[in-house]
Amino acid sequence: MSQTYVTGFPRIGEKRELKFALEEYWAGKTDFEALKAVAKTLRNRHWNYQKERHIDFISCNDFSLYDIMLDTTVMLGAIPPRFENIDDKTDRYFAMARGDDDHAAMEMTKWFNTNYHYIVPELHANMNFSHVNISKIAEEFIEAKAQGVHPKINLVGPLTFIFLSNAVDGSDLFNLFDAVVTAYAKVLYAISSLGENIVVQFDEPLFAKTLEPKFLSLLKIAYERLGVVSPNLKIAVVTYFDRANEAVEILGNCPIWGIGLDFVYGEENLDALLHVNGKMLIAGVIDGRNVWKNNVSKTYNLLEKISEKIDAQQIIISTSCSLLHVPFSTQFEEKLAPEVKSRLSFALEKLVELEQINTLWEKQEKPEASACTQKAPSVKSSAIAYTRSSYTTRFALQQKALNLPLFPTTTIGSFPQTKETRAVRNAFKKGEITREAYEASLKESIKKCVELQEALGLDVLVHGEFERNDMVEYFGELLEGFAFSENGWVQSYGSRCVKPPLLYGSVSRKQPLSVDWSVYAQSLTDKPMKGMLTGPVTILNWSFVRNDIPKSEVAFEVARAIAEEVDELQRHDIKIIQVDEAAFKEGYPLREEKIKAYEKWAVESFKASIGIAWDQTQIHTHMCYSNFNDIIDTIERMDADVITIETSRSGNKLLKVFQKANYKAQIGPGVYDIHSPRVPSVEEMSEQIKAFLHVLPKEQLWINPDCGLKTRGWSETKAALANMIKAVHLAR
Ligand code: MET
Ligand SMILES: [Zn+2]
Repeated sequence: MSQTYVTGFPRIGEKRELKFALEEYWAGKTDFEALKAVAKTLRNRHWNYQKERHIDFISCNDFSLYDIMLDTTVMLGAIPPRFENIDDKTDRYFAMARGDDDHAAMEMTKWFNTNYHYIVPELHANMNFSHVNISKIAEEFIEAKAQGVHPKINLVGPLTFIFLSNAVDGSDLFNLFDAVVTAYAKVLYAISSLGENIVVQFDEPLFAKTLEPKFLSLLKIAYERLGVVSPNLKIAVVTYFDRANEAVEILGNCPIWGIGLDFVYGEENLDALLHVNGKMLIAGVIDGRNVWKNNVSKTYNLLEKISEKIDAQQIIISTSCSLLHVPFSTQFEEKLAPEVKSRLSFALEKLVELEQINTLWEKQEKPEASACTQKAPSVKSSAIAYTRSSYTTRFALQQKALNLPLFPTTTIGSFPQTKETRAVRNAFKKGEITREAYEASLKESIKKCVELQEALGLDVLVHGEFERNDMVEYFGELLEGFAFSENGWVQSYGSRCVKPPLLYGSVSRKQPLSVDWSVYAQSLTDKPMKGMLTGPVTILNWSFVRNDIPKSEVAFEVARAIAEEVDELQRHDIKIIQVDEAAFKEGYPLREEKIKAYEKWAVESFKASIGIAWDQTQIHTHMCYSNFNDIIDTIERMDADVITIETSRSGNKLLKVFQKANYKAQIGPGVYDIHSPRVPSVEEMSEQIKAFLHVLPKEQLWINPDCGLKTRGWSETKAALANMIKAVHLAR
């Protein structure tokens, strides 16, 4: 009898009930009891869904009111001292997550290569973890039992926890290793009194990364110890998002019950199976990260390959990772075209897929290979010529065409999106106002925005992006090949959810995407108007992308569509075009050996999107992060004329890498941080400019905010840009 396993389940609720309950509670409209009641209803419902599909291993403690890393911090008693003055536990928990009047929130960052954000633990050398606390776990465990589910208990593993933490005192966090493992041992001991025969799942996705050997030796020490805390416990260590071959060699010799591996994003794990050593293999074969229906025959073949190396009795059929990363269910989609909907599988549908493959596997009933689905004609990279001359040649031509002053000033694209802007857009989408009325209102916003930029004295203007809901969705809606779900929400952090576009088909451009707005904006001014597009890599990284053809082919289709837009813009006399690659870095693989292949298609598809630009058309790109250390050569190969980046918080420290690499093109390092409403002073920005000039030749420097201004208010935006311009005049 083979069994089924779900690594973890989404918690936000099929109608985002948790989101709304949290937001009402935060707004003071309901009390904590009301929030707890919603949370309990959701957990019960989610367990039920899994029970109905006869899942053998169902989790508890995969639920959270905000984030599992934050819950782990609380479980280990690792409350940062700066929050200790908050007595009420709930207030403290949410203050850590979101900040309050007296406390800045803890840092938040992306969980591996996903769009889920966790709260980064703040550790320091003297932490003793003496107050471990399993009350949340116990409560959920007992609740599940009452519902007839004997749940496994999910914990973030100790190595992943330490590695993802920040040392606030700059100490080496690995000095805390012993104390942390001791705390986990106490947690396990406490758990062992909850009942008989409890499976504890330790999530250790850290081991899907390329790591130094020291981590592997610590892995051994940790699980040799945690594996023997109680005979009452079955310890499973699960990894996901990529292969974890090195870890398997270690874990195979640890006194644990099971090892979880991702065979969807780490098929190389097949080579590690020799080392599983008679333990249970939690075989992640149902894709937990993407939304397309499982290819049953492919999955069956995979199980066959696994069973060549491992006794069938040892195999537990699982999701490749927690289902947290996919939306809840396709059953709420009423407007999707049948050809799209029929190809989708969200969390609930994946439970059915688990049950289905398990039944086939049990009966050893090999499914027919599915008929080869019709493939889109593939656009090879070579089909899109890159004809731009060398940077030096382009620079001279662009100088002549644009005649920009020293330290040209610009913005990243968006200007404040007020309630009114959004209200008009929504009214148009709902058919409440006519297209004419909507476009007139957009033109009004663009006009005001252009006038403001002229009054401020910026050199390169933008139209303000008032037509956009989001930088990917906007383009997706105009391109062929994309679909949009009504309810495909995925938790991004806390109560925040995103609804990624579904890139399901062959991508093409049947109409202009931005030309009208840019041309209208340009008609209002003699200053150059910057056309504003989103690049292919970012479009892919922020969508659910079809997986029946290689990602690189999809990227080239998107690139071709963007290139057509670039061409049309330049033919309409738009002399500067920015192709944003905000999510370029996010797509980097966890494994070093896979980076080259990613960089290859990412750079080539970006170049394919701009390759059509004439030499005198100046191409900008924008990236929202600052650490370019490892990727500076790759950035260089993208061959943009100007790159704007987010370095406002580090002076010139992060720019040094551009100097070291002898980077030739122009850079706009972001003189102020747009993530805060604070208006930086002229002096502050003058200091920043001076710091930049310590490392960059003056001809290379642009002056701009560090990202788009859409989340800011108008008054702070005007004040900050005015100060920025003053600082630039002083520097000139
Ligand atoms: C997240 S990067 C944003 C770039 C976009 N052009 C904007 O200004 O909003
Ligand atoms: Zn940005």
